[in-house]
Amino acid sequence: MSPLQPFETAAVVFGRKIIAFGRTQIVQTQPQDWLYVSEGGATIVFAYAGPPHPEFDGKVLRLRKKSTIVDATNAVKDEEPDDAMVAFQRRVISRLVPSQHLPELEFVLLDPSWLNKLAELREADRPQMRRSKDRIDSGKTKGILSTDLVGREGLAVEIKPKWGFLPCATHLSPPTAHVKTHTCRFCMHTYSRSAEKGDNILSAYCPLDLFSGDRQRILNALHNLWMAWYNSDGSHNNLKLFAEGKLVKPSNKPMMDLLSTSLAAESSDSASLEGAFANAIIDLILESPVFQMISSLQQSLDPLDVEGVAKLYMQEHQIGFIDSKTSILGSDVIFDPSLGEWEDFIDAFTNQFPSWDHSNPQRDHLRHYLMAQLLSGTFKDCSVILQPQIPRTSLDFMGKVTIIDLDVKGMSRLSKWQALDREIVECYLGNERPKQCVVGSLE
Ligand SMILES: O=P(O)(O)O[C@@H]1[C@@H](OP(=O)(O)O)[C@H](OP(=O)(O)O)[C@H](O)[C@H](OP(=O)(O)O)[C@H]1OP(=O)(O)O
Ligand SMILES: Nc1ncnc2c1ncn2[C@@H]1O[C@H](COP(=O)(O)OP(=O)(O)OP(=O)(O)O)[C@@H](O)[C@H]1O
Repeated sequence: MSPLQPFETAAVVFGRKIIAFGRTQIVQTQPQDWLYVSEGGATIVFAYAGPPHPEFDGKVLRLRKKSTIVDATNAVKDEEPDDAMVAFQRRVISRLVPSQHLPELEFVLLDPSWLNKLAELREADRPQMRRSKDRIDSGKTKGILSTDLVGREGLAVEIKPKWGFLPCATHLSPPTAHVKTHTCRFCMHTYSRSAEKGDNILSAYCPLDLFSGDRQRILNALHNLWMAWYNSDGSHNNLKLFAEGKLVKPSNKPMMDLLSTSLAAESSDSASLEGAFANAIIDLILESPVFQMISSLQQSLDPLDVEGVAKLYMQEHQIGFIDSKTSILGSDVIFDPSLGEWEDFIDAFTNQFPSWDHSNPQRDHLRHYLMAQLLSGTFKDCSVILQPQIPRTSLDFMGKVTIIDLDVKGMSRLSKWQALDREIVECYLGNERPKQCVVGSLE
């Protein structure tokens, strides 16, 4: 079942004609008016570049993808009706994140033949790695129109920062407590990916550096993000660079020249570009409240760690011993919250939740702890788009910082996260030279 049910039914289909009762329809534009921007695991994004139009100017279209590989593990990806996603941002996320750091979202009615035409036109612009796995889901009736945050001029930098804190040891099991309180989840995950899947372009990026609030450490994080981006030819998902609205690939010389112009760099060799890149965004990162906001929401919504949440679940359901390979969380019996329940949760989170004794969680608070874990997961997986002002013409305005991909996660994620946590930690315990990740001191 979907985590959120659609709350508005806007379209009635009579044959091929859609009557939309005042709703925006994508067929008001031509598929060729939309240019490929980028994509993630679940969605693909196009920017409007057609004739002036009040509904579409300055907007991107975010569409769901569907897997072309028959694989049951993909089922969790196809879970949210898009109008409900818009409502989730308006009614839940916006109570935690100020609107100046969120894109505007609204839904748009789609059309299958229009989507197939767009897919055909833009397929060649997609990375081969993504093309082999999925395509635009032309069966969807709604997509999302959102503020275009990469635009068609200048530079935009997208960072997917991931987990910005170390868990507290209280609810961790003895074998995991030491490692999880010393090495951050991202660094352990990087290690386990490399050990298990042979990912040979290791990233030295540590989110705790980026979130530290310390100039030198942030510069170090930017250096490591840049190196992973450069060495993987832009395929690592923690950093994306857009020059004049186009995604830059390090191996593409004309694009690197464009990047050099957008950065006002001295030349387009890698060292000059890296220096100009760090220079362009370091003050914006330091001055903006966004990174601090993300890490503190991630942490305050996850006071028990997935291990503590699982223990509480077992107590509440009077489950005794289970073997270490079984994921107790996220079974089908945990139903997904409705939008109303999410709103009630935010009331509780902003009022009582901080004063609960998280070292002795109460069983009747289980549902709130499960929801908090989900919402923390949203902030652990979001991305940030920075649009620095280059050259800096105003002393008051350094640029814009916006958080994207704040999608709701469903309860079925919990078992995935519990299993992944165990897998990552077990693998990391085999590392003879474990890293010591250091939490910053912004607070
Ligand atoms: O579990 P993680 O930490 O690997 O995060 C997944 C991301 O992998 P990453 O580690 O960033 O490469 C993953 O990113 P990619 O698709 O690999 O770019 C997704 O963001 C996934 O969320 P969803 O299934 O699209 O809702 C993310 O899954 P959730 O953790 O949100 O379930
Ligand atoms: N408002 C926007 N303006 C410009 N580009 C955007 C916007 N929203 C998303 N994008 C681009 O589209 C990409 C995919 O969007 P998004 O991260 O929301 O997808 P996703 O499939 O949920 O990703 P993930 O797999 O990381 O969860 C982003 O990484 C970004 O490059």
